[in-house]
Order: sequence, then structure tokens, then C-alpha cells
Amino acid sequence: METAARTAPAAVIVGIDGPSGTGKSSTSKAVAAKLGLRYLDTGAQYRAITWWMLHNGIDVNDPAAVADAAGKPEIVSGTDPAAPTIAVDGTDVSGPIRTQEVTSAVSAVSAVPEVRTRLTELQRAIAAEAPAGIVVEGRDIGTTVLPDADLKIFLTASAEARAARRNGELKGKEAADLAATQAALVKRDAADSGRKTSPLAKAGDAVEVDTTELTLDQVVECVVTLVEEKRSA
Ligand SMILES: Nc1ncnc2c1ncn2[C@@H]1O[C@H](COP(=O)(O)OP(=O)(O)O)[C@@H](O)[C@H]1O
Ligand SMILES: Nc1ccn([C@@H]2O[C@H](COP(=O)(O)OP(=O)(O)O)[C@@H](O)[C@H]2O)c(=O)n1
Repeated sequence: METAARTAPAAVIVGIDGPSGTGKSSTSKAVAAKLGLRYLDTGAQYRAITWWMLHNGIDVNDPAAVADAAGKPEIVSGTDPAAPTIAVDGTDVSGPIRTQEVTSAVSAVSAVPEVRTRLTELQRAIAAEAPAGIVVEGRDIGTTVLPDADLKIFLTASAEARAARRNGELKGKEAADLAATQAALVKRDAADSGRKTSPLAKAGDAVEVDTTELTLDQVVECVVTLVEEKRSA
């Protein structure tokens, strides 16, 4: 007969939230890969629905129009941390969702309650299906999407460090002025933190990690250790 010691460990659910450029995507992917978990980028889903609205001529500043259309696009996320994917109505949108046009429109679309309800349901379904568990990153994972997650992390970093990281990514693609990047980040954070429906916020039981002075490897190590501590508790 199987003993309890031989059964597979229960699926582990990790939620990682925080403002833009704090390292959520890089950390979540690396932690998931190290621990054999799935990975879900909920920001990519909000970007995908925003891309669809823009592509279909919906006025993203008209919440009623966005709400009416919120149920129409089919969003599919691939959760392999080595090769995450995002598709809308069968089209791979991993490139188009990263444009400036989508980045500037996403906070308005993600503030619409009908959009959030739709994506929150999808995110919960994906998390429930992950065989060994999943790392889910976003803005409201610990507070709203997965309030019973085994581990909640809230990443922070100074606005200067976050802007410098974002500019590092853009190098060679778009000429970016550091002050302009920082201003755009701060503006998006304010919109995400100030909206009525599930704003960007730290859950009361989340562990806050300031990544300003840490390397990515140090942050990953810190989160992996916290997951292992939870698993062995
Ligand atoms: N601790 C860190 N130190 C330096 N650079 C980092 C760190 N964490 C992430 N980065 C880099 O900063 C950029 C933004 O990270 P990302 O994971 O996309 O953040 P987020 O998902 O929170 O927006 C990426 O280029 C990433 O490689
Ligand atoms: N769980 C989430 C994730 C993202 N979002 C929205 O989606 C936008 C893009 O998220 P992202 O994670 O791709 O942003 P970056 O931090 O990568 O710039 C955010 O600015 C939020 O407006 C959200 O409202 N809730």
C-alpha cells in the first residue's frame, strides 16, 4: 500500500504581484522552471484583450464599449515557463501586445470590471488545472485571483531602478529617454493602484521583497527558498 510519504507533493500555488519593472515576469518564469511548476503572466492577458479592443476599433476610453466587448475575444495562455505563449482568437500576439500603443491603453481596459471578471475566471481555471502547481504573476493575484495561494510575494523596487531596467530592454529598438520611461511607469502604477476594482495592492499576508539592490538570481533564490519552506512546513 502507498504510504503518505510516497505520495506526490500537493500542488503549490504561488502568486507574485507588484508594479511594472520590479522583476515579476523574470522571477516567476525562473522560479517555475526551477521547481517544475507552470507559469502564468496575467499582464499578458490584459495586454491581449487590450490589443483586441484596439484592433477591432473599440474606444478603450469608453468603459461601456469595452464592457460590451469584453466577452468576445478568446484568450489562450500557454504556461510552459520555458516558452510561454499568448494567443487571441488563434493569433499569436506575443509581439503586438508589447507595443507602446498597447502599453498606454492597458490600464484603461484593465480597470473595466467586466474585463477583470472574465480574466479572473480564466486565471483561476488555469491555476486549478496545473498538475504540480503554478506561479501566477500580476497585480491582484494575492488579493483577488488566488487569495488562498500557498505563498504570496509582493515585489517592489525604486522608480529609478525600474525605469533603468525597462530602458535596458528597449535598447536598440526604440530610443527611450530615462525620465520619460520613469514618468510613464509611475503614471501606469498610479492608474493601476487607483482603480476601484481589484487595484494593484499588497495582500496582508504577502512577503514584500525590495529588489532595488538585488540581482535577479538573488530574488529567484529568495522566492525558491520561501516555496521550499512552505512545502516542508
Ligand atoms: N533584480 C533585478 N536586477 C536587475 N534587473 C532585473 C532584476 N529583475 C528583473 N530585471 C530586469 O528588469 C526588466 C524587467 O523585469 P520584468 O521581469 O519584466 O519585470 P515586471 O514583470 O515586474 O514588469 C527585465 O529586463 C529583467 O531582466
Ligand atoms: N493581474 C493583473 C495584471 C496586469 N494588469 C494590467 O495589465 C497591465 C500590464 O501588465 P504587465 O504585467 O504586462 O506590465 P509590465 O509590468 O510587464 O509592464 C498593468 O499595467 C495593469 O493595468 C492588471 O490589471 N491585473
